[in-house]
Amino acid sequence: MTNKLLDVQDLRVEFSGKPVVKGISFHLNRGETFGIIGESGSGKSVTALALSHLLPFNALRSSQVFRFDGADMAHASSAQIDRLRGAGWAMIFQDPSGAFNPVKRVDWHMKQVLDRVALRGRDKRADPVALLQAVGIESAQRVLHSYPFQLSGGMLQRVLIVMVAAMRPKLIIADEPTTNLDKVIENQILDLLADARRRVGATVILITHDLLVAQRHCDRIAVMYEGEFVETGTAAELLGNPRHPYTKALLESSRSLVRGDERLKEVPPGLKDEIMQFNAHAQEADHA
Ligand SMILES: Nc1ncnc2c1ncn2[C@@H]1O[C@H](COP(=O)(O)OP(=O)(O)OP(=O)(O)O)[C@@H](O)[C@H]1O
Repeated sequence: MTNKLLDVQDLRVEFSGKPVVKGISFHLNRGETFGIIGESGSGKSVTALALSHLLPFNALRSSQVFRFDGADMAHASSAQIDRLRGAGWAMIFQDPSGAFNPVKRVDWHMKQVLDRVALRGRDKRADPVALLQAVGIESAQRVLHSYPFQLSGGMLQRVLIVMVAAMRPKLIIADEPTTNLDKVIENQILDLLADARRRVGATVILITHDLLVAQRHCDRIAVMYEGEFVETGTAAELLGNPRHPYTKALLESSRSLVRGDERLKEVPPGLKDEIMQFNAHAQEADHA
């Protein structure tokens, strides 16, 4: 078994001829947390959907290499992909309510997951109350008897993380799991995710727009800008010595957020020019 869980070379996604992921390449080492950061619309979610085989029908995906746990995913059958869902990879979304059927109570959702896990024969059927209590949810009975809309976004996200961890996936893809939550809840959710990763021994892709969140939780980080990974490195490298102008701007924006300023939502025109010049020089250097 190699240490590489995922190997992706030249991954591209386009919608009706418009490229939105433009040839990204990276790998994941087993057990690491890999961050993808970037501004809104840079292609982070589309990348996550491409990796988890959840792209909408109007998307066209291609790659030179797309291997997961030793298997060729680029040519995998839908039966193979279905088998790998849950045990292979699982997603945690920005809006957890999308992962729940609104007319079914939480206990129904947990039963679906735990039955599926039990069918795999790896575990005895776990007790949902114990699973929720183990992550500090004291009102587990009430939560289990609630409909998704009766729970707060933070509580629903906690339940989703518990369900995902129960599936014991090799890879957890968390796409901005704390959007719209306040800082205290955000930290609790991210700690819960880190704890789930450790218990299950999973590898994690954490998508975030916050470089400081990525610094705290990720071993390596890729900075995404307009469909490309413009810089990849360890958290220490990116924060200590950012090379790309967009990474520098993100870092400055994260620091100013700590001071209470607005976060970088749009790339100002001056920075756009600087980024284009930097990318052109980098391309020239690649071809030299
Ligand atoms: N179903 C779709 N059809 C057409 N274009 C799409 C579709 N889904 C996403 N896109 C486009 O792909 C681009 C990348 O979107 P994506 O959601 O991946 O950005 P993001 O970096 O995740 O942003 P955010 O941080 O706001 O979630 C955007 O221009 C978006 O409009």
